Amino acid sequence: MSSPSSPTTAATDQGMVLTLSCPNQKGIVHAVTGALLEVEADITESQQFDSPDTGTFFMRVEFHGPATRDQVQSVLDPVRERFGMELGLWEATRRTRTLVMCSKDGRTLNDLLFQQRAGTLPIEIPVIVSNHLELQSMASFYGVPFVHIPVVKDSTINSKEQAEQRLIDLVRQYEIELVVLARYMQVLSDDLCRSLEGRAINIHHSFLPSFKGARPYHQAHDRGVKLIGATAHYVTADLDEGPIIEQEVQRVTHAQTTQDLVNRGREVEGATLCRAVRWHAQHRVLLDGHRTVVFN
Ligand SMILES: Nc1nc2c(c(=O)[nH]1)N[C@@H](CN(C=O)c1ccc(C(=O)N[C@@H](CCC(=O)O)C(=O)O)cc1)CN2
Repeated sequence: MSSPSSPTTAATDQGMVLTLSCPNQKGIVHAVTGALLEVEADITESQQFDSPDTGTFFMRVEFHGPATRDQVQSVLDPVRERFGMELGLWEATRRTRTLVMCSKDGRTLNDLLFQQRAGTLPIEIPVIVSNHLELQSMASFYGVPFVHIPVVKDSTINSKEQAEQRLIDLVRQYEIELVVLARYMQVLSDDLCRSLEGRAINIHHSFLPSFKGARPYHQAHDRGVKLIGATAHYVTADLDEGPIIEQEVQRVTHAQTTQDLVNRGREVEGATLCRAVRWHAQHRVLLDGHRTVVFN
């Protein structure tokens, strides 16, 4: 039963989120809601999905009540074992500790910091990491520690390997639960992607699967597209092929230059990333193979 550390004897009256996935069969919803009824839980939101492609059943329940986390877990354990569930129990109001990575383009970083400060993103941002210095002043404006980790290709000083080790140290030091690539323009190694599986989100500035990799707006302009877009996805070793969480598109015309596309695209990149981060932090995104189930 995965869930972050928190007092297990506290009542769940501030709200809890239960997420689960298991092989689909009859009786799951009945068993889960019956167990929650045993501890007098009041269910405020419940969604479920039966994936026909993978035969997997997904469920997300929000509830509150007088029981402690331990009491809730104790009534759910038999249900988890009976159905072979992957099950998570989370505090609904707890903010996800998030490390943001950026390079030189600060638009999506600013959107994240502004929304976090405004209270519309249920995250904390204890530290920002960048391979450049351009965005240090933005971090200072928001009062967030900024760590410069340069990456020099094919070098023994500031190599990608050394940079990634420094990042891993920061993830441990700040007890990071989510890494967000906010236009971070370095490809993460396969090992790092594995260590961050399911907890690293990237914003790609195209309507994937079109135009993976670097300079997607240049690719889009060359292709003469009539739609551009942004895609927020989990990071995997396969560049820009991770499970998609959220997308948005913008109409464009033949008369617009590549820079026009860049400017139009920026309007949707930040909003798309913030929705994806919000839903992840609210435990609304579940992995269904290479796809996601989003209970938004
Ligand atoms: N392993 C992964 N790493 C990254 C992913 C990913 O999905 N898997 N997403 C990218 C973001 N990205 C597009 O959204 C992207 C960034 C950078 C590059 C790239 O070719 N970078 C060059 C260096 C460019 C520079 O120094 O300015 C490189 O790494 O050699 C492609 C796509 C983030 N990382």
